[in-house]
Amino acid sequence: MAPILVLYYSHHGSTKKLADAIAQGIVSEGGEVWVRTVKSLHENNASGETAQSLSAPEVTRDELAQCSGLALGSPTRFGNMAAAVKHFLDSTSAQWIKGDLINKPACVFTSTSSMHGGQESTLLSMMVPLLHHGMVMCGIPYSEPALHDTVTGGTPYGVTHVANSNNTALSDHEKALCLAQGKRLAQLAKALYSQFSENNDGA
Ligand SMILES: Cc1cc2nc3c(=O)[nH]c(=O)nc-3n(C[C@H](O)[C@H](O)[C@H](O)COP(=O)(O)O)c2cc1C
Repeated sequence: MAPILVLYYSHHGSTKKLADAIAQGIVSEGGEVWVRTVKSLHENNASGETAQSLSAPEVTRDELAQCSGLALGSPTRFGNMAAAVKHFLDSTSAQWIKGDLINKPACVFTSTSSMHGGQESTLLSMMVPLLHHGMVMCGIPYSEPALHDTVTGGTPYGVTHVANSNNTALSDHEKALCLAQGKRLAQLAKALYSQFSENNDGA
């Protein structure tokens, strides 16, 4: 079974924190992981700011096609995903035509600066293209105690972080939900691979 792809864009590093914690959850479940980024659209930004996402390698088409599951992350931008993530998704027609992602599990995650700044709308909008790809969306069930207890990020639609204006660290509840999301994605990837993969030999 191929690794699970944790794919994100992060300008200031908060979405990257979620990506790294989800990857930890996948690995703790025995899954292999590719942590990758999409191309930044701000390479020539006159401000000279560095996109934090560039600390991970840029994803290749082959990795997207071959992955056994996908965690897709973006900062919230006006209640929606960042243009770099949408730009990447808009370039995946070849994988859609071939059906490379059909019956593979996916989850979505986001970071905002404010508590009610559009986390759910961002997550829901990120799910739509993945449903077109035939992916099986997976959120977080309320059997996770942190989903009840969090006073910062964390939604049943996917993990989130409230970074405030100073890129705060993940709260303990946000971290716990990232680990739970990663584990669940890895469990579903194994189950769906065993059920649907053409190459599955039953092992
Ligand atoms: C153009 C732009 C739009 C934004 N829109 C929102 C928003 O709608 N709601 C919100 O809470 N934060 C918004 N933010 C703040 C970012 O979502 C927040 O700083 C996030 O944690 C950045 O993630 P990153 O560190 O991974 O880049 C926006 C930031 C930018 C630059």
